[in-house]
Amino acid sequence: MSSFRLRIRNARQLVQVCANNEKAKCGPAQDDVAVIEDGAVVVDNSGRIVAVGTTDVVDAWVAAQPQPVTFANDFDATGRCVLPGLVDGHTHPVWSGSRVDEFAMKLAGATYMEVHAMGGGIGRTVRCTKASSEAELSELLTKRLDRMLKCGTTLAEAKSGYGLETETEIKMLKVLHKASQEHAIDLVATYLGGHSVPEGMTAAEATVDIVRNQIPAILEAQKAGLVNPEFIDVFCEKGVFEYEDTKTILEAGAKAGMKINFHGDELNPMESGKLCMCVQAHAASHLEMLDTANIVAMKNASTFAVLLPTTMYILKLRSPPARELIAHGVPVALGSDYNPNAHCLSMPLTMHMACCLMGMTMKEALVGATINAAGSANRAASHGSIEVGKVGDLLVLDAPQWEHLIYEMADPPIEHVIKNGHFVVSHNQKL
Ligand SMILES: N=CN[C@@H](CCC(=O)O)C(=O)O
Ligand SMILES: [Zn+2]
Repeated sequence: MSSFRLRIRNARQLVQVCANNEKAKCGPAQDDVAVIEDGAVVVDNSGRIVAVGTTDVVDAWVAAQPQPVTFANDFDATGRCVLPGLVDGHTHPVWSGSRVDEFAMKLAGATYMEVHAMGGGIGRTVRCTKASSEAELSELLTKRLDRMLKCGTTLAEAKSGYGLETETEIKMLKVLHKASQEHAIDLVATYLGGHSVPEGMTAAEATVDIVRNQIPAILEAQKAGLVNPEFIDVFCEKGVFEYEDTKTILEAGAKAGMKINFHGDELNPMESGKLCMCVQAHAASHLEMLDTANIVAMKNASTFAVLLPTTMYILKLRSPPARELIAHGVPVALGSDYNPNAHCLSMPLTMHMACCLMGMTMKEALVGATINAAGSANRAASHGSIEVGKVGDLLVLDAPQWEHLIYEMADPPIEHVIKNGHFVVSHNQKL
């Protein structure tokens, strides 16, 4: 007898996104998603996809198994759509305190940097986060991850960055490491000690502290199995860490074995494309102010662009050049940028905003929130599409075509969220 964890049959549309193991979709391919009409999929007991195709093809695969077959869960998706679990390419989910009053200040006309200069912004969240215990931060994080999961996210990149000194940065990375082992959502941790210049320090002094103290201490904690940051990040911005300091920090992180994924060109042009080339960045986020020369440089550096529509919306920034990035063949990923400034955990809403505010098509947005976001977090081999060998992370949509996931913006018709073949969220209970 062969037993499998899950079979889904008769899906009106099964949206694979990729059908040829692409590690990213760029240029015209970003506007193309693989869809199987009347689709089916089988997930084995290790949580991996072992068969996908039309229902007929998967039925034949089942019939060809040498032993009689059983399924712990055999789901009939008639009239429904099945998609890959969503991937959030950029989040800041570990923090305490509240900045709801700053939203009112911004509505009244204050800019992001003005709020920061008045003692709010990142500095305020740093003060609260330092004062919180690991247990408090874990509890807050778990609630946020639960909400993300309900919105369909099954993999998220997740940053530290509200410590800005060794002890609190390690505390945040520990909280992320624990959640990555305990929560259903898969996390890829990023060390962001260079998120802001700590009170009482210059950027140059903070750069020295990161390179000489924070990174070596994080490496020690990593060797002890307490933390596992795979990426290093810096907020490269005028008045924060500028080009040279950013480069110094990123290079030190790379030397310590971390891949590079930095915040660039959000409020001012910072030559982020040139920096991507220089440090061989894996990904760069925001990019609202990026010009053509820097787009070409990003393409030449094979760097993922991670665009964050919620932030441009809240801060009323100009749109990053999504169309030009795609036209130049840069793989565009999307992130919710969940943080106390942009309080959005939802990738369906993020995709909707990418379409309406950045001029992306729904297919480009879905690719941005699946395979390209997985690629930006170095998880394209395991996440971001429904293909044999990948994790059985799936969404079941109670809708006749997949585009309803984006079209229905704030309340998309996600009926089930499936992680590694297990049903982890079901929205179909009667009220
Ligand atoms: N721009 C820098 N960092 C975050 C905001 C963090 C905060 O305001 O707490 C971002 O990506 O939007
Ligand atoms: Zn960010």
